[in-house]
Amino acid sequence: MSRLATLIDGKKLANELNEQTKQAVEALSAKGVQPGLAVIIVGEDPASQLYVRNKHRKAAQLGIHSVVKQLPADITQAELLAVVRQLNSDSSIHGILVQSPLPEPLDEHEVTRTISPEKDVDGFHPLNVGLLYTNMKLQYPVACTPKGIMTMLAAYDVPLSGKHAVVVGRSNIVGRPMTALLMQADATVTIANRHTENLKSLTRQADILVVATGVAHLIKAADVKPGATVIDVGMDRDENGKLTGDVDFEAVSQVAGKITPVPGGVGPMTIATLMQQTVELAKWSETSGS
Ligand SMILES: Nc1nc2c(c(=O)[nH]1)N[C@@H](CN(C=O)c1ccc(C(=O)N[C@@H](CCC(=O)O)C(=O)O)cc1)CN2
Repeated sequence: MSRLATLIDGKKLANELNEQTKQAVEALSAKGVQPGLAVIIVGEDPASQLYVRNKHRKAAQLGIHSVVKQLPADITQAELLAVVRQLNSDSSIHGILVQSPLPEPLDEHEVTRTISPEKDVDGFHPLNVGLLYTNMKLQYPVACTPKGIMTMLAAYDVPLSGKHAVVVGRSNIVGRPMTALLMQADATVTIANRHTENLKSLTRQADILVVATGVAHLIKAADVKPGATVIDVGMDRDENGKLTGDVDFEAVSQVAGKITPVPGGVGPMTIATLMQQTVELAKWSETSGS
């Protein structure tokens, strides 16, 4: 069956954004500043290892100084915090992130709070989350997946003001910051999760539907309003081990107006936005004189 919906091509948009970031890196380097990114990964989770490798490779391609701190799964909380503090005081590093999830029993929240807010390239520090939620007209980092989704919506001329956006998922990485960004764009936002009663009656009302639940193919064609824009943040495996999303792409493509694929949708934009934000943090550190 041929697709009716327009494909929101995250790979293509990510390539365009990366090209802009490369030029911004060159402009900064001409002023004697090379943006620096440090990624901390604890343990050997294969998916996390892949994402971190991709971040490191992309940063190097764009001319960003990139450091990966691979730490053992049995590292103590105190040792991990010491690595973060060392990076906080390293002037060659402008952005620090800790790959999520951390192995048990490490306390991810404490680690996030220990990253200097000026270097918090993931935008997860409570100070930056507070700035986002209070809609401060200041420069601050924002979680890369929702920020990348906003870039995608703008690139495909998706109207937001006055529209009903439904966000399914309330994680700190996607759902909560996504809600704040959509509110800033004057959308009417409903935030739900996989336990929400009558979930499908809500998703059917959405002009913009963002799904980040980790439940493969949760959203079917009947759960989507005809013509809606559907953003799939899922990174799931089907019964054959193939990467798939939270949305039944083939079926929903017959109903939606615009739709992101998995892979090749939100994922590449997350990494491109991380690179963009690393360069922004380097620029801001110059203007703030720190
Ligand atoms: N500290 C953070 N941890 C995590 C984040 C984050 O933003 N910050 N997000 C996710 C993982 N993630 C980035 O870290 C991420 C996941 C997936 C992709 C991606 O490009 N996916 C590809 C497919 C890759 C594959 O073949 O498996 C795609 O969608 O095309 C990028 C980044 C959780 N942790």
